[in-house]
Amino acid sequence: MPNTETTGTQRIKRGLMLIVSSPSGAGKTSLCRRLMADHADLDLSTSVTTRKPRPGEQEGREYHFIDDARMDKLVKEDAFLEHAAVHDHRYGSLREPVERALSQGQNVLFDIDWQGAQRISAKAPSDVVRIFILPPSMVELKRRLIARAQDEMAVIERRLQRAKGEISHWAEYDYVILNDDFDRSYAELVHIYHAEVARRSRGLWIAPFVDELMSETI
Ligand SMILES: Nc1ncnc2c1ncn2[C@@H]1O[C@H](COP(=O)(O)OP(=O)(O)OP(=O)(O)O)[C@@H](O)[C@H]1O
Ligand SMILES: Nc1nc2c(ncn2[C@@H]2O[C@H](COP(=O)(O)O)[C@@H](O)[C@H]2O)c(=O)[nH]1
Repeated sequence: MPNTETTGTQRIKRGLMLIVSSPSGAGKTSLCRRLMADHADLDLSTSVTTRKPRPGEQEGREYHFIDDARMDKLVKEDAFLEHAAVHDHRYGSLREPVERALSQGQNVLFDIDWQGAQRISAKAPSDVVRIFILPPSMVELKRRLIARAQDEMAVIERRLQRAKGEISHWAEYDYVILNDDFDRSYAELVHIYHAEVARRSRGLWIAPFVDELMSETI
């Protein structure tokens, strides 16, 4: 999965898949949106879902909104890298756009739950970086879901009931960010992203570059 960084000399890198999970309302989508806006080398994996769009959500931007029959068809066609039932609906990460983005030199960001994180990690362990976002408290989690004002109270209650189940998977992730202050949490996310992109194992350019360096006469 080559990734091209063009600052000065061309440096070919192995693309990474950045997975961000959290209980509903902890702030992963807000953090991911800002990371996407600030990084041209990062593409979002736009999931498919059977959930209805929330006010303001647009087809193809937050999700591809489909019905159960279409979801069944895509599963049959093996169109998903992973798919799972989350909060009474079905969600899936499409294989083709992810593979295309990686082959074009992009890194790919996934806003998915712990089931999706497990499945993608099992398929490509060395290309995955997993980050779990924790809320500062359950009271604050509830406050954020209510303040977001996009789901009915019954939906919010069900998501809160499931929050502890999602949180129980925190130890399966490479990094954990406590999202209390948004700007501080975002800075932490950016540091993690930059460090992971710079990992020696992703630098496909390094070995040939060092060979060339060693062959130079002084
Ligand atoms: N650090 C923060 N402090 C206060 N409010 C925050 C913080 N981070 C996010 N929020 C707000 O909390 C609400 C929930 O955030 P967001 O939609 O990003 O959560 P989420 O984890 O993606 O939830 P879901 O899984 O339901 O999509 C939003 O209204 C967002 O603006
Ligand atoms: N396993 C997957 N989980 C996904 C995917 N897309 C989103 N999600 C997760 O679902 C919940 C609910 O999202 P919401 O937008 O309805 O609030 C959240 O945890 C998402 O991260 C996916 O493709 N696969």
